[in-house]
Amino acid sequence: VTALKYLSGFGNDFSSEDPRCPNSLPEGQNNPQKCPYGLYAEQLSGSAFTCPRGSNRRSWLYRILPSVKHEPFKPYSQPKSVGGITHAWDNEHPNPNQMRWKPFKMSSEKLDFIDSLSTVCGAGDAKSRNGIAIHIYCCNSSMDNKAFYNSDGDYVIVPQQGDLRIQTEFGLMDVAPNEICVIQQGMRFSVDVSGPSRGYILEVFGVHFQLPDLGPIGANGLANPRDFLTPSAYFENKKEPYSIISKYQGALFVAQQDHSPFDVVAWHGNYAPYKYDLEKFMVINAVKYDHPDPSIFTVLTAQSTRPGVAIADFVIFPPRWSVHEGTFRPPYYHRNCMSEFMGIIKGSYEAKSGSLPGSATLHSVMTPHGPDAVVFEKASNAELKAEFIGKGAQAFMFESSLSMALTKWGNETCECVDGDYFKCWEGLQVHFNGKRDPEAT
Ligand SMILES: O=C(O)Cc1cc(O)ccc1O
Ligand SMILES: [Fe+2]
Repeated sequence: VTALKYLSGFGNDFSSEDPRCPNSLPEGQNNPQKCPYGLYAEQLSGSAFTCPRGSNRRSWLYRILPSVKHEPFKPYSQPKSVGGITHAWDNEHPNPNQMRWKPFKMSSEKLDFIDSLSTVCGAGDAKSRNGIAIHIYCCNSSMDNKAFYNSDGDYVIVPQQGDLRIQTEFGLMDVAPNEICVIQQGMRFSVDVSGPSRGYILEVFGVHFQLPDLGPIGANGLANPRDFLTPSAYFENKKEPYSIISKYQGALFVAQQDHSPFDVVAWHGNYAPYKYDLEKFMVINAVKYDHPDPSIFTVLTAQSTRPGVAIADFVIFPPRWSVHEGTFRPPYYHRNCMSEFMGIIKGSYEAKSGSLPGSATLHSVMTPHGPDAVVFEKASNAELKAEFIGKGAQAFMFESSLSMALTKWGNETCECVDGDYFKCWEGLQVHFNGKRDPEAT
């Protein structure tokens, strides 16, 4: 399999058959007495049966064997050298400081995607289905006969380095840096890499991502629905030992089975993984004056039950023209009732001189942040001509209404914490002299 075929559209009700088995989807019903090709029917529910139509998510999978045929789950341990997946953020003493992590370190040890995952921060609880976690992967080898599924929530995977070939029950997806993918609760997947690979993961418990409303923007813009791509059915009929790893209530478990879980010959439904190329984002911005709030750059949002309040938003800072007049153009100084975790896929971020791909920052609830001293001086005195900013760059933000807390790894043991971060604001000067500057607006 080389050039992959995808189904286009966000949240559609898709139907897909592996072309090797034509007419493998049952006709007109979901559970015939005998399915075509002797397949088993299995429903994967991503929402309560009784959710209103608009938020109801489920797919029907027609597979060689149902997922239930496996040995019992046993605890699974990641290698000792890795921070590891944890929901134990409540064990650490709270830390309100501005945090910056130097680019997360690649390992010289052989690590696959799942073994390499470490949790930086999070909030809430998977058991009560309300919360969020942020993880980092730094891996260099493929998951061989090993599949993973997350019982706790949905993943937005943001590769920063290295192309991923992701095998899922729904088919194959190629995801490169500057693309993202979403793999929802319960979907089995396996990640192949072709070299050192690093990226960020946003996890939400109990809610799925949707496209933000557009309000007065109108019917088009931001991330357009047709640019979201879902894999098409692809099965393997492999009778080999397979490890199925599950993240369940924040802990990892493994169950053995004697066949590949990627045996779905056909499927239909609206609960399926998808990917999106950030390059396709239709950017809206100020064309006259002032710096708008970054919500104009929201790609995906996972909404809480409070109107307009997100459990998590995935926001990007795409390359764009900057044309606004009489304006301090970089991000404004800020204190926010939300938590802001940022990362850099490529290039640097406009508010921080010398920021590096693979690094990250966390500005917690009400913790002050904003442009560093160098950026402030430069932007305050720049000639405001039309300028294309962020060429070849892409930064992003996971913004959450939850007050995130650091894990032990995020707070100290990852060895990437930049203890000097606060110094980037030390050079900010007092410009006040009691007189109104005639040049000021
Ligand atoms: O803190 C940040 O850098 C993110 C951010 C960007 C922006 O353009 C406006 C507000 C904001 O919080
Ligand atoms: Fe901010």
